[in-house]
Amino acid sequence: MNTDCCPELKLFEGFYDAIESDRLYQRLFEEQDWPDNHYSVAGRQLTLPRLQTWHADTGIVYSYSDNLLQTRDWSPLLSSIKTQIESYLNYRFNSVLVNLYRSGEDYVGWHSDNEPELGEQPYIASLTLGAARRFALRHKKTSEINDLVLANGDLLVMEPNFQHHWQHSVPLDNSVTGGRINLTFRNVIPAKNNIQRNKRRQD
Ligand SMILES: O=C(O)CCC(=O)C(=O)O
Ligand SMILES: [Fe+2]
Repeated sequence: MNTDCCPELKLFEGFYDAIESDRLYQRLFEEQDWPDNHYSVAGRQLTLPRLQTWHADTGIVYSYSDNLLQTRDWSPLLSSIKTQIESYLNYRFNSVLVNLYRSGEDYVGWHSDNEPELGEQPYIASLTLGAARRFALRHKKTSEINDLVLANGDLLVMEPNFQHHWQHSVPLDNSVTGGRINLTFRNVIPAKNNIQRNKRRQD
């Protein structure tokens, strides 16, 4: 798949082979305690067009997840996927956002993963399991559109400058009937008060 548009994107196709990817999809689909996708934020009702869970190390606070999601522990399965990706990329993550697109009718709209807690240089690893979906990119200045297909077992790395220059989305696609699980591993920088709180706890 072509990532020529964006040197800040690295695609490792078939990071997991088809058999392993299917197995991981099935296990995650069954094991994750998927929440409802209806939320109330600042008194407004919101329906997320996908299901989502957020898992992080103790003490990690993320405004997006804080508003929308409860922070969950790492399951043994999520931990083992994290460890494999970490050793491959030689990078440590402390959190993962898990998205379940139940069919092509589920999607994520245009956004950048640039919340302040990810720091100036967010490095994000995104694993696709299940149905292949289009991953669309829109340049922030020129509005140029590009896309790639993310298929079962593909690992996409978004290097830091990608979030500065591009927005991304997984568009609605009625031709897709299968489900897809996407895991975006992130490194949230602990807030100052969290560090202090953790320090105190160790005293
Ligand atoms: O599902 C994907 O490939 C992307 C998900 C995403 O952009 C996100 O969770 O921030
Ligand atoms: Fe994203």
